[in-house]
Amino acid sequence: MKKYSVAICGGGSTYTPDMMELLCMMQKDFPLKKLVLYDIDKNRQEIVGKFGEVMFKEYYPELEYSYTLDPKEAFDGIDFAFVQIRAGGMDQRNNDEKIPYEFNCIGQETCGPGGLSYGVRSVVQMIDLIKDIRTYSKDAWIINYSNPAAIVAEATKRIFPYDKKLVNICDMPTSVLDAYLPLINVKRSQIYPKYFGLNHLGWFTGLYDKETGHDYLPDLLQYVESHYEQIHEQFENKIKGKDDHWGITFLNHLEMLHDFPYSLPNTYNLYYIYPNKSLTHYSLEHTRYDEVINGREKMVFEYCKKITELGRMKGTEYDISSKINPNYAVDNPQAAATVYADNDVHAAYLVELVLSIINNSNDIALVMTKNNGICPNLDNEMMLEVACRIGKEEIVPLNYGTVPAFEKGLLENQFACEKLLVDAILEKNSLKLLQAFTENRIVRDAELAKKLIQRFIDVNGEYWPQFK
Ligand SMILES: NC(=O)c1ccc[n+]([C@@H]2O[C@H](COP(=O)([O-])OP(=O)(O)OC[C@H]3O[C@@H](n4cnc5c(N)ncnc54)[C@H](O)[C@@H]3O)[C@@H](O)[C@H]2O)c1
Ligand SMILES: O=P(O)(O)OC[C@H]1O[C@H](O[C@H]2[C@H](O)[C@@H](O)[C@@H](O)O[C@@H]2CO)[C@H](O)[C@@H](O)[C@@H]1O
Ligand SMILES: [Mn+2]
Repeated sequence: MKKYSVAICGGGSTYTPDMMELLCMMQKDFPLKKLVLYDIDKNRQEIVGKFGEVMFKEYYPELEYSYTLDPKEAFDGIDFAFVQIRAGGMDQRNNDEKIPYEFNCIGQETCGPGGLSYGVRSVVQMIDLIKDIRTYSKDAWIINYSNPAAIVAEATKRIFPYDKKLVNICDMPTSVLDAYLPLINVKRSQIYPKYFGLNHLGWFTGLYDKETGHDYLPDLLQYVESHYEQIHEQFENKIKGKDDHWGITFLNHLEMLHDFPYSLPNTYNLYYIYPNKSLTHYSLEHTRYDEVINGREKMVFEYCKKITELGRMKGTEYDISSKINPNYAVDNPQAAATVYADNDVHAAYLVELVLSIINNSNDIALVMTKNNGICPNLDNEMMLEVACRIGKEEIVPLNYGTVPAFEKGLLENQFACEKLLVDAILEKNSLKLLQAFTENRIVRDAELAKKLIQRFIDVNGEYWPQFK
């Protein structure tokens, strides 16, 4: 079987250790010749890089493993680039989330004004990164997680329109399925989805059994409705006394599903449909940034440093020998190392796509692709998150059909915002920047938009182009 060469961009990402452990477990299903981490922050990447040296020496000694800041060293002769960079790092995420709260507006990583600020930085850096990868590996698959994925997808559609092996993905829909399918005893590996939307604003409208074609979605919606109080209490008890971002999110999601019980929404829809409730989830003093920097980031880096200090994993509580199995079960997200329990779906979803590519199994998965009539009553230029067949040489979308007025209205508004932002970035056009912020359903007001833009210009410095 061919051995593949992989680069992980954002080697210092908190998701990279999980991804490396999963690649370690997958060595028979997805054998690697070379794995290289690439980052722009030497110290940050070194924490993860050194962990990888310990792990691969024990479980994957034949793997050519390294970490680097040099694009040529990272991207020369690769088959895959897994991209998970955070343009501007967590410091800028803090600004993205806190500055809107100065004006009593929702501050969020990828949605609303925070997402627009992040989007400007990401578009600039992702275009440069993809050009670097393509300089050294013309034919590698580039699978991007970097956010805000909707805005990155809109930009890469324009700059790399013919790049068939450049795909933007998101793990949120998978997480929604992992939260709800167990309620009706259905495994994610049993079904393929029908879904439509932009990234972080979408809806499941079908969950089809791969063998029988049965649609489980009506069963699920009916079950949730008939057991609503019980499930609500279950979700409530799970978060009692805890600062559980995702627990609170899924409780609010359940209430949104109860209000609109005809499809299964993405959790991010909450920011656009319940802005007042979403606003009070955080404050100027405390946003998701504070939880991540003191939670996942702290936990993951402590894990890496601990193993580096131990110099081994075998025979310790960190031993993953039992998980290195020849038959990776897509339905076993726990197969991903539980470096940080919440992360398991992130690595698992990416690997599921990779398996479909290398085996040309044309599995159906959600990725972002140009509309072009998939949803005939939505703008053809939209980068829709829809079900596609994932093949060795290209990704082929399934047709969807027309979408209802309520969802169409939300999507066309959000698309206008994201399109105008990418226009603004590529043209350095300050009027289009103002239009993008004002168009956004969470900002809405031009006076507020002007204040937000000025504050983001101040804090982003050279991360943002000079808008004229
Ligand atoms: N699409 C999804 O559903 C999804 C899911 C999870 C995370 N993400 C995204 O994945 C990214 C990583 O998340 P995280 O929390 O681990 O971030 P993180 O801040 O922990 O790590 C990001 C890494 O990227 C590096 N980096 C920044 N700019 C870079 C550049 N231009 N080139 C190379 N490296 C660069 C940083 O130095 C850092 O080491 C973020 O964009 C996050 O929003 C997306
Ligand atoms: O606030 P964060 O940094 O913990 O997570 C933001 C991301 O949330 C979604 O992804 C995953 C998340 O990465 C994972 O840790 C877990 O919490 O479940 C989430 C849903 O799978 C979202 O899809 C990403 O775009 C966000 O960046
Ligand atoms: Mn996402």
